[in-house]
Amino acid sequence: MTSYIKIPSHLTPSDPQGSELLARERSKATFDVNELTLALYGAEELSRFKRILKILESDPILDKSNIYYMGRTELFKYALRKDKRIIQLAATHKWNVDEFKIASRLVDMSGPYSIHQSMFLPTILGQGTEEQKRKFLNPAIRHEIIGCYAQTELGHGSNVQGLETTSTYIPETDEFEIHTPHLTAAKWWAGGLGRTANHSVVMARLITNGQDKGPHPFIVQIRDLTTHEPLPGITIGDIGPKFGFNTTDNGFMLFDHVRIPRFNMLSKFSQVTKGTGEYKKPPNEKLSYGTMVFVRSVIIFNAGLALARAATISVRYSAVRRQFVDKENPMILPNGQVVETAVLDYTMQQYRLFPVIAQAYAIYFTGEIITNLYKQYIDQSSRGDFSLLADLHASTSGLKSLTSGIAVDSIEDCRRACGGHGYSNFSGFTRFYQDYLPNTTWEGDNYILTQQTARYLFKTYREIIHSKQQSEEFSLRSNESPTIFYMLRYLSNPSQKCTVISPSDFKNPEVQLAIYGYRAAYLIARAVDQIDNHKKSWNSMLVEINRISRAHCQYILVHNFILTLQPQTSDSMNEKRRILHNSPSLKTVLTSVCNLFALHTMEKNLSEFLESGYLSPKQSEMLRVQISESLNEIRPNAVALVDAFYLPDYLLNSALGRYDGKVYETMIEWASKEPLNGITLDINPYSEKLFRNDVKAKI
Ligand SMILES: CCCCC/C=C\C/C=C\C/C=C\CCC(=O)SCCNC(=O)CCNC(=O)[C@H](O)C(C)(C)COP(=O)(O)OP(=O)(O)OC[C@H]1O[C@@H](n2cnc3c(N)ncnc32)[C@H](O)[C@@H]1OP(=O)(O)O
Ligand SMILES: Cc1cc2nc3c(=O)[nH]c(=O)nc-3n(C[C@H](O)[C@H](O)[C@H](O)COP(=O)(O)OP(=O)(O)OC[C@H]3O[C@@H](n4cnc5c(N)ncnc54)[C@H](O)[C@@H]3O)c2cc1C
Repeated sequence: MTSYIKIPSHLTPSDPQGSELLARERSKATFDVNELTLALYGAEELSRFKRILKILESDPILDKSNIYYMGRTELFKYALRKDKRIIQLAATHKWNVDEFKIASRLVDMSGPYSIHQSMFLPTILGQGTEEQKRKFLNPAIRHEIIGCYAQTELGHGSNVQGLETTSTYIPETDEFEIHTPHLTAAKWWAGGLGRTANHSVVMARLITNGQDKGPHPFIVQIRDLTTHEPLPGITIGDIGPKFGFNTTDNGFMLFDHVRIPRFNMLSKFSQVTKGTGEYKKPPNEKLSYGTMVFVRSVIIFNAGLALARAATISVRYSAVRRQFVDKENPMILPNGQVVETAVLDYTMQQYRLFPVIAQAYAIYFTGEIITNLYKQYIDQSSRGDFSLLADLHASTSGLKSLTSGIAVDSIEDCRRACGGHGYSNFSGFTRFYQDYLPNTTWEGDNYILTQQTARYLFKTYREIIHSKQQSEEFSLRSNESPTIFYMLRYLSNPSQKCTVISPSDFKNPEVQLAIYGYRAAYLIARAVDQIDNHKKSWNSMLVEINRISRAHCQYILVHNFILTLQPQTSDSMNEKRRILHNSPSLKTVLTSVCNLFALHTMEKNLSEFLESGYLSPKQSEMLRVQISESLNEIRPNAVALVDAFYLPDYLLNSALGRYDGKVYETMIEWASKEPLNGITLDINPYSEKLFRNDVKAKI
């Protein structure tokens, strides 16, 4: 990478150096960072991660040093080149799907092939018959065909039932005819569609024998495999510049009576019979929405990673950044010199940043649990058992909404906590934040999805209150279902009160769960009463409904964190949990983190805990005292806790969050490479020339 300005090499940052400050922080940790990293990744995944990182870091095509200076077209070309490179490396090194995912995560840039991997392949895998997999999945895995997922339309996204594109069965030729009846039916937003994909999953209304059977997935070839031009009857383009995600070519597409073979309707769950056009219903109406459930589960896990990344940059930088001298507690070097205080030592900074560390851990653990639940569902559904689907859909909907919302807010909080430098691209926040943002919208707008969760909760609550005779059955189910557990507990005494009498009582996990459970059940009971007995409309309840989903999902996050830290029978413990449970120091530090997550989240939503009368104003004061205590507990471990995420500099690409703390050296070095510095302007306002030269002599 070219430098345009020569920076005097004798200058170094004033003492103490960033590396020294981070080393001091690391020496204060009360636990072994490597051990926590192992407990998060597991030995096998960690060694794969390191092996793949080494390959990527040394590959010139995947070098990231230039990307902060690129415009959209240049960035897009870079993204296409790196997508191709990862596929080539995967072939060379024989990476499996998990290794491919690790590489994509580390390279960290959405690209023209991203949706091929994240949605096209999973849709065929989940919805295709064995024959269809042979025809489409195998070549797609080999990248002989590249696909996208075209569901959303110009006029409809959230309302899948409202999609307008039609796929009409033509018995005479045994084909479907895909058609765009109105402008609002134009497919819009599909990633990779704009310039790249030659195939698409198209969600279209299945019409057979004059009957509309609602949206179903079809595989449509959209571009010629030789010329790469759109096929006859299909109009395609890129939708233009976006808020972020500009390294992916999101596209639009119009169909003019395009014919595809009947075979191309993904038919694992529902089918149309040759000739008669008879429709065979799926065993569950919503199985064609399966890809969304899968991607929502991935979004939950990814939210934890995004939070870990934001926390890593801002916590490390806050340990290096120094402002003012805290006169009551000055920072003194070993040589006795008083220096400015690291901003991490200001309690306000701790209150802003440590909860983000806690959110990252909380969501990481729930992400793992949801991933396992999804695997369990896939396993059971392969045997025709879809009983987990409703629960999985409700939890993934609410948790996708809550966790991606937390991540977006916290990335921005972390960016701001880096002061002015947080606004520079060199912070590593700009594209990271912009590209993360659509997680709150895609795969279901976050407000829409909470309705799905609340609906499920209301149903469960109604079942409990209307089936008193079955209370024994529910008691049994409450051992497995935390939702039923908190509802039954509430119903056993709706006017119960919180038992906290001193701040440290808030550290008791039983107390935390009782508080969260009561608040969720209280809100649900009140809403069900409003709807069932006071005939309130669904629309009039939407604000409450959003609150309820959030309350329930916060309960789930706290519950799962506590569960992760509780001793489990050794046979049910996997390797990662075993590491955690065999280390008292890890358990101690993670317990502080868990407490901070539970209590800080409670404080942020305090009005809901108070209005039920379960928590008193006096107790809320104690809560604040305990939060302050938790922040103090975490302070010596703050840097070590983010180090344990093991997010390499290659991924962070941040001058502020570097592992070695060389913030200032990197800022000035990267600034010297700004291409604008290579241009001498012609500033005479009456001259038409803009530059005196194109590029200054390179240094
Ligand atoms: C390999 C690496 C992977 C990496 C992936 C990583 C990150 C992400 C990467 C990529 C993402 C990139 C791009 C994004 C792509 C997209 O955005 S694709 C488009 C996504 N679109 C949506 O998500 C649309 C959102 N809308 C909906 O899902 C539905 O319209 C709705 C809001 C759920 C409402 O549906 P509707 O059919 O009207 O149903 P209704 O509310 O009436 O409910 C009827 C019953 O059906 C149940 N249900 C609804 N959805 C599902 C589902 N998905 N699964 C199971 N069940 C479902 C619902 O609960 C109702 O049940 P009842 O028992 O009747 O109560
Ligand atoms: C970067 C990006 C990539 C994408 N990639 C793809 C892709 O590859 N394939 C694909 O098919 N789609 C893709 N999408 C589309 C995405 O899935 C939709 O934008 C998303 O589902 C939201 O739908 P919408 O745009 O119709 O929003 P709308 O539903 O129009 O939402 C507008 C507003 O109305 C509110 N609202 C709507 N209905 C209700 C209601 N019933 N109750 C209360 N409030 C309501 C919403 O909360 C929101 O605030 C992508 C989107 C983005 C931003």
